[in-house]
Amino acid sequence: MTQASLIDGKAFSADLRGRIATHVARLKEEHGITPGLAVVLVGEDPASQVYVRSKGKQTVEAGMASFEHKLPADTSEETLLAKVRELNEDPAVHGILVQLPLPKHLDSDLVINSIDVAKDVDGFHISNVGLLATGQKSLVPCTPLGCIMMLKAELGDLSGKEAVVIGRSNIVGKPMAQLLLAESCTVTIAHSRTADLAGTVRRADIVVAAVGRPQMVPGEWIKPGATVIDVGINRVPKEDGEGHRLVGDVDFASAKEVAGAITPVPGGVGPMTIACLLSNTLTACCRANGIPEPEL
Ligand SMILES: NC(=O)C1=CN([C@@H]2O[C@H](COP(=O)(O)OP(=O)(O)OC[C@H]3O[C@@H](n4cnc5c(N)ncnc54)[C@H](OP(=O)(O)O)[C@@H]3O)[C@@H](O)[C@H]2O)C=CC1
Ligand SMILES: Nc1nc(=O)c2c([nH]1)NC[C@@H]1CN(c3ccc(C(=O)N[C@@H](CCC(=O)O)C(=O)O)cc3)C=[N+]21
Repeated sequence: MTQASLIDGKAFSADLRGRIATHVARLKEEHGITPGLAVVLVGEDPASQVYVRSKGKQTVEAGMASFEHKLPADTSEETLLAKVRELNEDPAVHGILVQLPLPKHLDSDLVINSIDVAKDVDGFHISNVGLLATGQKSLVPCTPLGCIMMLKAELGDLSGKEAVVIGRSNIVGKPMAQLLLAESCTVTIAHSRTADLAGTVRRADIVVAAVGRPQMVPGEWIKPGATVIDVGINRVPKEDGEGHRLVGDVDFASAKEVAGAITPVPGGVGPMTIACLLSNTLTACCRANGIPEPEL
């Protein structure tokens, strides 16, 4: 069996960010507008801090304005909602992202739904969810958007393919399934109550794993030649006991012996997520100013 080809999310995202930067420069030149992204982080989760820093850096590298708002872990719901309201009203801000998960005392549905739909670059607002589900123009969640872009680049037309999404979260699994359905795949959503997960995954031409369980999908579940998209980001202790390393939800070593193509972790879906966040911010900025959206 030949080895799977690697879907290089790092290279793909660098390319996409380059195209975004070109459009951002043109927006500035021709319209005097700079797209702005505001990220709100509540609390001090170290993984979230790393992620927010990397987003801010890439936002600035693309020529956009980055606004970071760090609030203490004990921030009240009222204060957070006031912050979102302030960003909703700020004309320099075209995209707003509230980093999830929020501390337990905060109602994340309430907070997300208080974001201006037109600035909801995560695509998590109920209105954007409904627009996506009904096939109308919306802002599409970044992680699934990045996955679809890589799938189309790898496979071309996705219509008629059997796709299995493992995981049914609002931020990955459900919107992923909607996008695959919109591409005319035959979609199955598996989750923790799925009776025969191995048998379900074995049918799939496209497997998207978004579970949060390190290396839970073994190569023996993969149909030979299938395309495997690994969304999982799991921090596990290194074999030598020193520090941590990142692994996906798929057992990469065995899956790459069977799959046709596979995304690595790190360097797969993660970098594409951030590039799509920048793309959504550019889209939101163009829509806010009545400027045609670029084809990216
Ligand atoms: N690369 C990126 O950009 C991003 C990566 N992630 C990563 O993706 C992974 C998933 O994230 P997220 O969707 O937020 O996670 P959630 O914890 O919200 O959802 C996990 C899903 O997996 C299902 N599940 C759990 N155990 C099993 C099992 N044994 N068999 C089948 N299904 C199972 C759950 O089922 P049930 O509903 O029945 O409980 C649930 O639907 C995580 O590793 C996360 O870090 C997340 C966002 C972005
Ligand atoms: N409102 C909100 N929107 C999100 O999109 C969101 C969120 N909250 N909360 C957390 C998850 C997780 N997520 C990641 C994005 C990029 C990488 C990423 O770039 N990963 C690198 C590695 C980074 C590292 O080394 O730690 C990679 O896979 O190569 C990871 C994880 C977005 N999320």
